[in-house]
Amino acid sequence: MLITAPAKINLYLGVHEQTDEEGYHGVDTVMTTLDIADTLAIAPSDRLMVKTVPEADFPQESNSAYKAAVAMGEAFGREPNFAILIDKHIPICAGLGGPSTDAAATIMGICRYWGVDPRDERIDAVARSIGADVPFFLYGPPAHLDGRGDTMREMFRPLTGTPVALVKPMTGGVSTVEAYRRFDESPVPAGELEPMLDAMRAHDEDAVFSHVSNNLAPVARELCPEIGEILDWLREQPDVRAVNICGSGATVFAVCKTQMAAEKIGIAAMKEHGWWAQAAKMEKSGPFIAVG
Ligand SMILES: C[C@](O)(CO)[C@H](O)COP(=O)(O)OP(=O)(O)OC[C@H]1O[C@@H](n2ccc(N)nc2=O)[C@H](O)[C@@H]1O
Ligand SMILES: Nc1ncnc2c1ncn2[C@@H]1O[C@H](COP(=O)(O)OP(=O)(O)OP(=O)(O)O)[C@@H](O)[C@H]1O
Repeated sequence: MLITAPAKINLYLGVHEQTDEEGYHGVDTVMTTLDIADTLAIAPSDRLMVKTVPEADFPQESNSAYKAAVAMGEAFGREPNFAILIDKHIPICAGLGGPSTDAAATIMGICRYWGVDPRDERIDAVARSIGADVPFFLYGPPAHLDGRGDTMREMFRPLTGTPVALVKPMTGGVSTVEAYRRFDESPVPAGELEPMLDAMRAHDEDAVFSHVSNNLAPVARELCPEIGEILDWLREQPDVRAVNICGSGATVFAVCKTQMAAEKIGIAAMKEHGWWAQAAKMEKSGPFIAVG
């Protein structure tokens, strides 16, 4: 089985100062998927094994896909004996949700093999146990989530095809754990949520892109000053409708008027600054089974 596992961007991220008993922050977020994606090949095997291309510098047991398979096994009382090969295209520590979409894709694949309905309530619990972003990927379309950022509130009509330029420092990234820790030291108030929700409900693109907001952005800039340079540079580029940080960084996204503008920005970011860059488009869904 081959599964396409897309990245995400946060059109809105509002982190609240309050934390729950496990230290997780209250979060409101509006996310959409992109057409940049990892690919997972999943096949039955004599034991659980996860490999990535390029090869990961951490043990397979730490891989979100491995953890998702183990959690599925525990939830359904079965041996999750699958060989999972992940072709990585989504950069890590990038705020693009790579580990989370791989986990969601793994859950979907195992559901298909075991004949489990992905809407089974145990699936939502498995997804949340792996990470706050995982439930979003299981649902798919652009959505507003609250709680830890893991509770679905409302789904919206997709902004499919909208061009986006992604730019990040070539090396280094921002660890999500570190970003939230730093936020606690110097919290920033969240931007206004309601205008973004109204704009998404109305499918009013201009209004959506004028309310793009992320109150982890100051923390990400502080942890990685190059992010600030990228933000400032992207804001000066032609045909850009909105610029902000993906999740906790280190990727910065620019919503563009045309695909050509996104491509040109990507090329200039690589050639003139040596940054990692890629042109992408907004997608309509989360991970999907491409073959199998
Ligand atoms: C930054 C975002 O990507 C925005 O969508 C998410 O909030 C993070 O989602 P994620 O990577 O799936 O996060 P998890 O793997 O669940 O959590 C990583 C760490 O981030 C912090 N964390 C995460 C989510 C949240 N609502 N509050 C938190 O404080 C916790 O320290 C947690 O240990
Ligand atoms: N399937 C996976 N792909 C990539 N990294 C993984 C995977 N599973 C676990 N990891 C670990 O997760 C780390 C990155 O976690 P982090 O949450 O900071 O990343 P991220 O790419 O910014 O994702 P998110 O946008 O969900 O926060 C990697 O350094 C790696 O150790």
